Amino acid sequence: MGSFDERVADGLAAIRAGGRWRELRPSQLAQAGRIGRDGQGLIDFSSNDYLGLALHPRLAERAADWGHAYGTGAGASRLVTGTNAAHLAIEARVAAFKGTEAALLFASGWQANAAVIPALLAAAPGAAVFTDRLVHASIHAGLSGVRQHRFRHNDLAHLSELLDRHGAAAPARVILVESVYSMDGDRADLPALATLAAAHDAVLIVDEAHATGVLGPGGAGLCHGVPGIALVMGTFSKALGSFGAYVACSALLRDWLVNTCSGFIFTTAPPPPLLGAIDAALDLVPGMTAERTHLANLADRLRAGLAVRGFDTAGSTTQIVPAIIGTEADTLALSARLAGAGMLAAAIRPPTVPAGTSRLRIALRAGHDIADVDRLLEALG
Ligand SMILES: Cc1ncc(COP(=O)(O)O)c(C=O)c1O
Repeated sequence: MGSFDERVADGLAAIRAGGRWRELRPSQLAQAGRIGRDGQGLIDFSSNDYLGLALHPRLAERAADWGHAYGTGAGASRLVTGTNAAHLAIEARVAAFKGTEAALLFASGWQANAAVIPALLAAAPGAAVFTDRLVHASIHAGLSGVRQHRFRHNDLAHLSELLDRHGAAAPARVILVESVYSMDGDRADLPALATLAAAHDAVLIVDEAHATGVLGPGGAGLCHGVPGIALVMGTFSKALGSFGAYVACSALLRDWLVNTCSGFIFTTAPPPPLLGAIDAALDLVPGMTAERTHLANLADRLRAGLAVRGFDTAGSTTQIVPAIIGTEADTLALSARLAGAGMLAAAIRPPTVPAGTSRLRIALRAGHDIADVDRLLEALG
C-alpha cells in the first residue's frame, strides 16, 4: 500500500494516460469577443460572457462604488449579521426580473445547485427524483447519494414513462432540468414539462444558467411566464458578467431555504462589490435587445455554416453551438489547429460530455461580428 501522495500520483498518471489531463492556463477576457492567452490575442469562442458585461465599465464602477460604500466583505453569514439592505434589494430586483414572488442569493451557481437541491429534498423525504441525462455536474452534486431516474435528453415520453413506473408509489416527485443545456445549446420544452409535472403532481426545478440575460422577455430566461415551475436557479456568472447565483421561487420556498439550506446558512453573505456589479447588470440587461438579436443572428449563421461543412450541431437553437467531433484526440487536434489560427474554441471531452461526443463548444459573445464567425467557419472548412 503506497502513501497518500503515491496514490494521488498514480491517479494522475491514469488521468494522463487516458488523455483526460486538464491544466490551468492564464487568460484574460478582452473587448470585441477577444481573449488573451499565452501572450496571444484570440477570438474567444469559449467564454460565457455572452452579452459582454464582464468588461462593461458600468459594472466595474458600481462594484467599486459599493465596495467603498459598504466594504469588500459582508462580514458574516446572512443569518448572523451579513444581510445588508443591498442583499434584500438585489433579491427583490431578481424576483421582479424573473417574475416570481421571491429570490435568494447564493455564492455561485455550482454552490446553489449543490446546496438547494438537498434542502428541497429534505422537505419531501423519499421523493422520486427524475433528471434529464444531460443535467450539469452541480445538479449531480446536489443529488449525491440520491437515486436518480434519468430520462433520455429532452425526451418527455421517456420521462412520462419513468414517472408512471417509479413516481406513482413515491410520496413526492421532483423533476430537474435545464432550460438551455450548457454543452448542447438546445432548449427544454418548459411548458410541456410543466404540464407533465402537474399531471404527476411533481415539483419542477429548472437551471437557467445559460438562458439568463440571453433568452426570454428582456433576457429574463425561458421560465418567465411559464406557470407550474417551483424553483428556478440561475447565475450572474455568465451573461450577467460577474459571479454568484440566485434562486427565484415562492416566498414559502425562500423561507424554507433560509431556515434549512446549509449552503445558505453556514456561508458568508455575497460581498457588496459583487452586489454592485449585479445591480448594474440588472439595469442593463432588459434593454440589451440588440445584443440578443445579434447573438441569435450569429448563431443562425454559424449553425448553417457548420451544417454545410457536415458538422452535427446537436439540436442547438441558442448562442451555444457545439460542433460534435467524436473522439477526444480529434477534438483536441482541431481545437489546437484553431488556436494556431487565432481562435479559442475549447475541446469539451468526457466526463463533461458522453463518450464519443467530444466537441468544440462554440459560445458566441455579443462582441463578435459576422467576420469572426466566417473566419471560424473557414478554419473549420
Ligand atoms: C447548467 C449550469 N448550471 C450551473 C453552473 C454553475 O454556475 P457557476 O459557474 O455560477 O458556478 C453552470 C456553469 O458552469 C452550468 O452550465
